[in-house]
Amino acid sequence: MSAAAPTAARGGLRLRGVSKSFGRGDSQVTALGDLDLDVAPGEFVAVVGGSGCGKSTMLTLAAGLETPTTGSIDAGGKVALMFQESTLLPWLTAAGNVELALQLRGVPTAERGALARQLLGRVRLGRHVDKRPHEMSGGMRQRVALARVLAQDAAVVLMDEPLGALDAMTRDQMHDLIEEVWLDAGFSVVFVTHNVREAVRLADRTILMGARPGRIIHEQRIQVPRPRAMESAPCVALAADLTQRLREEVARHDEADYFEI
Ligand SMILES: Nc1ncnc2c1ncn2[C@@H]1O[C@H](COP(=O)(O)OP(=O)(O)OP(=O)(O)O)[C@@H](O)[C@H]1O
Repeated sequence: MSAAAPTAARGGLRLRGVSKSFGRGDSQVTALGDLDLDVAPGEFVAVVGGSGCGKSTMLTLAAGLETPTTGSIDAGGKVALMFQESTLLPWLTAAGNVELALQLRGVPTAERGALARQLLGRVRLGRHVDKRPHEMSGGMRQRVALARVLAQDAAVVLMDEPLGALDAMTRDQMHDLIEEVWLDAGFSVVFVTHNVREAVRLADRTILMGARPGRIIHEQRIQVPRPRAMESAPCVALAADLTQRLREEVARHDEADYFEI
């Protein structure tokens, strides 16, 4: 774990010999094959890999939404998910969406309103609690989604391209916010992204996945002190190395496809 590890680290995730196949016979797809992954309590792991290599499948399994074909998955506490789309209920305000998560967690009615406002304050939406999703920008909606994650009081947070639809400036702001919230809350994060620089900006460790079947082919501990600037020399150098490895992996499959044809 990095020197800037959260004070009250919790969560953790362990995948052992996890494989996942979809379909049967000729149409069977082995999305993941014999994957081992350990995420320490409070650790922030970023996952990159070519399209279709099984990143989302890994998160879906880790969240317990699908069962693995083989292997075991153990999460050290409650798991919350965050996606590229905020998946807010459109008829509820920002506060209403967060209150719903609090209700599902069993927080008493009388406490929900104040707690929802407090959580929205933590993601800098204190002045927008009464806005509905259509009245908010994409970045604001993702901040509500982050507040909803906090409302779930999860120990493991799985993020699937959560910033993929945002412009570069908003994305930068979200990096700062996600880092701040994570350091404060101490949960483990598995963060899937196509943006290599983002992975290096945020993670204690980056993981590169290869395809067919999906598996971990490289990992790198990121020891650049926080807070990091994506454009700083050490971040750029680490991102360049990861990009090169990703390119080689993607090219290997393109070539395989070519010869299969
Ligand atoms: N429910 C499903 N039924 C059949 N095949 C599936 C299913 N879910 C995923 N797959 C297949 O498993 C493989 C891995 O898919 P997955 O979505 O996990 O990849 P990914 O790395 O997240 O891709 P991307 O980066 O494009 O989002 C792909 O070949 C995909 O078509």
